[in-house]
Amino acid sequence: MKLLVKAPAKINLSLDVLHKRQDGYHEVEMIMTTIDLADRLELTLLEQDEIKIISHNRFVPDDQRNLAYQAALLLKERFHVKSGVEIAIEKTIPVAAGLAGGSSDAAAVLRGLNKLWKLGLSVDQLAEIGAEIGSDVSFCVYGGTALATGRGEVITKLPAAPTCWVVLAKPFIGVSTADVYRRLNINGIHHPKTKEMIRAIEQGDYEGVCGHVGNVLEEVTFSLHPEVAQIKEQMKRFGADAVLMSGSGPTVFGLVHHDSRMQRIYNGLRGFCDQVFAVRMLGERHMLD
Ligand SMILES: C[C@@](CO)(OP(=O)(O)O)[C@H](O)COP(=O)(O)OP(=O)(O)OC[C@H]1O[C@@H](n2ccc(N)nc2=O)[C@H](O)[C@@H]1O
Ligand SMILES: Nc1ncnc2c1ncn2[C@@H]1O[C@H](COP(=O)(O)OP(=O)(O)O)[C@@H](O)[C@H]1O
Repeated sequence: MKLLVKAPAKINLSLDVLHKRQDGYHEVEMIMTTIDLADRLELTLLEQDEIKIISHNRFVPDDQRNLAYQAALLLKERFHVKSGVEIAIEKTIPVAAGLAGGSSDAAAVLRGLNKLWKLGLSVDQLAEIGAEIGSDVSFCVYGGTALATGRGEVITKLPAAPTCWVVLAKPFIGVSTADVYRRLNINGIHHPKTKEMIRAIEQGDYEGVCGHVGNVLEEVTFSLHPEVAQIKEQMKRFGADAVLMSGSGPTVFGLVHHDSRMQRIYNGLRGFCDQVFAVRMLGERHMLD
């Protein structure tokens, strides 16, 4: 039996760090939303007791380091599943980009195997299991628009963010999330106004959302890779309504309302960046399955 599952990328409309915790993680407040840029996974049940990853992307591991593999293993061990699964990943989301591609693949495997293996788990249970794989996996299980707190795994649903174009530009560099958090100077943070961002989303106020984007990890990644800050400046100059780095980077996204301006920004950046996309904001949870 086979099942096709979609794994959409996320962007952080805002990302704040409150403090460093005893366990080494950082306490965060993030507003996250899914976008229409997705990996596709084909899950095929195997009689033999094996988890097999097929990926043709050279940056994606095809063994136990793959987050999709870890998701399958976790469910298999916890629920004593004796058969196996082949997971073929068609990668579209850039890797190590701040877009949670690996986390979303893991979440898609949790959702898909819950069906194929008839485990009967609720979405909340899948999100809880997802948190054992990585901080972003719980959000990816739900999708939509949400406030993520704790180390990112405590999810509070929000209404869909006002829809618009999202232009994404990723330079040809990879960023280590752990390294970016480690280098953050907690005392020098200029905190984004998370509450006002939530209010803007609740009121469907596009200008309000644009006015309150903020990411405290930007300055760390900008200092390591000044070209990321340059991309942000270029996107502003081309006329995006709001521009921000997503997660720990290096992807920079611009929010744009008008089709013609989206096209101008997209064309303008294609010459400078490794990967450029123009996609819609999804925002709603029900888009996932
Ligand atoms: C920065 C964010 C924003 O959405 O995303 P990405 O840039 O990775 O997409 C997330 O917080 C990343 O989530 P994720 O990539 O799942 O992180 P994890 O695998 O759990 O952790 C990787 C490492 O980042 C650090 N880490 C992560 C989350 C957190 N709240 N505090 C931390 O200090 C820890 O050093 C940890 O070992
Ligand atoms: N299914 C997967 N897709 C992409 N990367 C993966 C996957 N599984 C594990 N990884 C590893 O996780 C790292 C972070 O990848 P990714 O989730 O794309 O980035 P980010 O956390 O910045 O959003 C990569 O360096 C890659 O080696």
